[in-house]
Amino acid sequence: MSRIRAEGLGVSLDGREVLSGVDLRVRDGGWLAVIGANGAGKSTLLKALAGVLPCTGEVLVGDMPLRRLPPRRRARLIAYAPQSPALPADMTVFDYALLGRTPYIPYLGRESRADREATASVLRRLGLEPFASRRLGRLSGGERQRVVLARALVQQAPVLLLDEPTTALDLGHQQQVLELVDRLRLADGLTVVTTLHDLSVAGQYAEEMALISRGRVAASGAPADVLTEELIDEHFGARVRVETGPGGRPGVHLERPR
Ligand SMILES: Nc1ncnc2c1ncn2[C@@H]1O[C@H](COP(=O)(O)OP(=O)(O)OP(=O)(O)O)[C@@H](O)[C@H]1O
Repeated sequence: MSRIRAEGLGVSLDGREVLSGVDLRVRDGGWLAVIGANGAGKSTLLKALAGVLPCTGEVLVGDMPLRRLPPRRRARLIAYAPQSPALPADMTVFDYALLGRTPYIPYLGRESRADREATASVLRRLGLEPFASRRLGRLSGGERQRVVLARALVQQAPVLLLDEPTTALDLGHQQQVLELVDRLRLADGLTVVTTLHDLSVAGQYAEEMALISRGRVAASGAPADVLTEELIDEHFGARVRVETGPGGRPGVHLERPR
């Protein structure tokens, strides 16, 4: 069964249709990478799946329409890490990550010891323990990005939506973050949807891909079906060479025009 799916999803912003007729489904425990050129509508799609943007059509989590779920219930099902959220500069890393526990903390209640332990455990797994008491305004771009991911993981929701989770990260941290997400997916059955600009990285981790072009799904399927030289030329205007790597996963290499 699909864990999350979109049916005829449409979004208009400032009177302009930014997404239209988007149908997608991600199986329980799957990983869908959403790719596409700048401005194609990837972030908008993730926001619509997270329920933070008004849209037409339907987003279903399991069999439940997202719009019918009250906010706390929704937050227990879907965790969303935006691309570059505004962070309160004076808040500590630990307190910010702890916000991920909000849907589990009773109204007017305080976080439990288990909430604090869950938060500490995620910080440890992301190598952020040494930063726990550091204020957000005093972090590098890559550290900030990992803290945003930490908050989403602390939420322990079965669906994880990550908008460009690795853009500010060095190669080692990119690998650390994506491997962690994949381990959680395999161990806990998380369902992952992520936008990724690096097509080779997307092809390494995703089980399925959706290529968005001008607000519509232009191609979808296994990485090898979507990452083709023709589709990349047509939708990114880029000349590339695609080579099949281990496990049949495609690697995308830029080719200099002659
Ligand atoms: N709040 C807004 N009001 C009006 N138009 C918007 C708004 N946010 C985004 N857009 C437009 O919607 C389109 C899709 O934007 P979106 O951020 O989803 O693209 P994207 O595929 O994530 O791009 P990128 O790769 O550059 O991050 C773009 O043309 C963008 O200019």
